[in-house]
Amino acid sequence: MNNSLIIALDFPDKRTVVDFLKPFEEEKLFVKVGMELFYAEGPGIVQYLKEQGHEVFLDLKLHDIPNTVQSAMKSLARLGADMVNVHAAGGREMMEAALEGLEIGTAAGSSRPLCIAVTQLTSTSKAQMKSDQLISVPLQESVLHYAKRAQQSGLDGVVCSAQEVSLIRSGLGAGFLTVTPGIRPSGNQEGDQKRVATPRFAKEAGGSAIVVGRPVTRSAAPLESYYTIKNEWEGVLQ
Ligand SMILES: O=c1ccn([C@@H]2O[C@H](COP(=O)(O)O)[C@@H](O)[C@H]2O)c(=O)[nH]1
Repeated sequence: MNNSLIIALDFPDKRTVVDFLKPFEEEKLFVKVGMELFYAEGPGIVQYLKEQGHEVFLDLKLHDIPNTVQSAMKSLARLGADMVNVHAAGGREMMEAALEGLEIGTAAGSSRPLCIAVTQLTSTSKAQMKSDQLISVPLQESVLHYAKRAQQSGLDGVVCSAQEVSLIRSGLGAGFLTVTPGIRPSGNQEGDQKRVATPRFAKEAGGSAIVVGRPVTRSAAPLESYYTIKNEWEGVLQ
């Protein structure tokens, strides 16, 4: 998991995924299946990607009452994903229930998927957090608070922006995973992302993994863009 570059497969269907992955046939990737693809294709897409030898982060961001999340995680545990997630805003009881569901659902002899919690979405700015959620503490304080609750609930780490990684690492230790979307190599459009960082910034902050979508998936040369970002993330600057 550590040092991974996770490609967000934000595509409408399996056929588009297969086409996109063709140039990557030599690579064993870490990919992310989000709501768009999972809702279109169902569990079969996770199975397919695992059969191709890729690691899979199933990014469904569960957020519901504890009983529902526990049952849902029981089902997700059977799909073979390497990592799943919830929203920390669902609370400690919900996060504990998520973990219990995963443990119950994981087959004997297999290891349970990693479970991480979304703190504040990287598309949320401080002003939006205040107006939409009525949270008036600094954004970093809210992220750290959610990260602490996730750790107290037994989760393996959090989703946050690279801008909060050093704070979380110094507060909660290097063993607690920080998975960071909102990655934009310099010159790339931010789009709807508000708390962005370059791969190099994320690396220097000590993040566990970066999640990259559009800078690769919408690139005119996805394989080239992937390697450029990977090299920057791994510290091999060109
Ligand atoms: O806080 C979050 C949580 C999840 N995401 C997901 O990561 C990717 C980012 O895609 P880009 O195209 O690189 O912006 C996307 O699948 C999001 O659903 C996030 O961005 N922020």
